[in-house]
Amino acid sequence: MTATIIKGKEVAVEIRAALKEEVQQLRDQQIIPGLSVILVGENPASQSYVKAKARACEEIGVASEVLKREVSITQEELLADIQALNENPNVHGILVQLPLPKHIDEKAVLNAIDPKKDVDGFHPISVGNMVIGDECYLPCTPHGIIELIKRSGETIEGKHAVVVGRSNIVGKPVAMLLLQEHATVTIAHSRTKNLSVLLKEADIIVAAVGKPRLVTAEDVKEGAIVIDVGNTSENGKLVGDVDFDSVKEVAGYLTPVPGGVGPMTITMLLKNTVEAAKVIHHVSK
Ligand SMILES: NC(=O)C1=CN([C@@H]2O[C@H](COP(=O)(O)OP(=O)(O)OC[C@H]3O[C@@H](n4cnc5c(N)ncnc54)[C@H](OP(=O)(O)O)[C@@H]3O)[C@@H](O)[C@H]2O)C=CC1
Ligand SMILES: Nc1nc(=O)c2c([nH]1)NC[C@@H]1CN(c3ccc(C(=O)N[C@@H](CCC(=O)O)C(=O)O)cc3)C=[N+]21
Repeated sequence: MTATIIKGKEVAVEIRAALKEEVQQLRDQQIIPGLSVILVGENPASQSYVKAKARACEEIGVASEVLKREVSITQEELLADIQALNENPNVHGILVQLPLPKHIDEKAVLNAIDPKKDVDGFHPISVGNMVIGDECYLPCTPHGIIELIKRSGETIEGKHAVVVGRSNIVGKPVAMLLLQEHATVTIAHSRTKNLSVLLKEADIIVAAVGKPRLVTAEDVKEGAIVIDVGNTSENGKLVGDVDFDSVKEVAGYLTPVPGGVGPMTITMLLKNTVEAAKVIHHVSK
């Protein structure tokens, strides 16, 4: 059996086309959705993500700005930047690119973002609402992953999902969303024993680690849905956590890297930003 490749990029193009129309309707009402991204330092991967986000905004008519800050910025200065964006009526979404330099307390920074503008879904209030299933901005990568699985046509309900990775930005929240979709969820991490045994039982595998070829064909049950979140640069090539060539021979569905989860992450960010503009301006759904 050869896996059906879930082309995240194509799904992203479709969703972005619909968002573009929505933005046009808002613009007709003199509302221009606006996203501000704060980028601290010169991490090349972060620079490239931020560039991709700005390009995507432009494509659909969302106004975006990138506030570039020196790596030496103090926490107080960064908090002041966030405060200004919280108060700026033209800004509907705020994203602080992670990771931040070590001298800055990430929690304090995420806490400072107005939850109404928290389009990343990383504020503790957003996270809490997500966990109890209340309305909130969902974190972009996990939300994109759920959309991709749903669009494969397979149901999530009752399936055993194994999530590898427990970060606050991917592993933990995607596990929570899968649970809300009625999957039976196992979360694995660096201290997990017998990962291969767990993986082999999974109907859905989400690999969010950052270790190329962590998941191989021997780990995967025939017909499983395999979502590869990894984005690692290896010898100048972008690779995921899944050994694509071998796994595609056993999996039922498989996302590629690049062109799988990544483009959906940015698309969900656009979706949240458009939504934030509507909520802030009281535009009915
Ligand atoms: N496509 C996209 O849109 C996005 C892609 N990414 C990519 O996804 C990957 C993960 O990102 P992120 O969650 O931020 O990464 P983190 O480094 O924050 O987390 C990695 C997780 O993997 C676990 N882990 C490490 N080694 C192993 C192992 N050998 N077996 C099982 N688990 C292990 C860690 O466990 P422990 O907690 O015990 O340390 C940790 O929970 C990266 O490649 C990143 O570039 C990230 C965000 C978005
Ligand atoms: N506050 C914050 N929010 C984030 O959402 C956030 C963050 N910080 N820090 C870093 C991670 C990583 N991340 C990615 C987004 C898009 C791709 C993406 O589009 N990847 C493309 C390839 C891009 C390329 O070719 O370089 C793909 O997989 O097809 C990858 C990774 C968001 N993150």
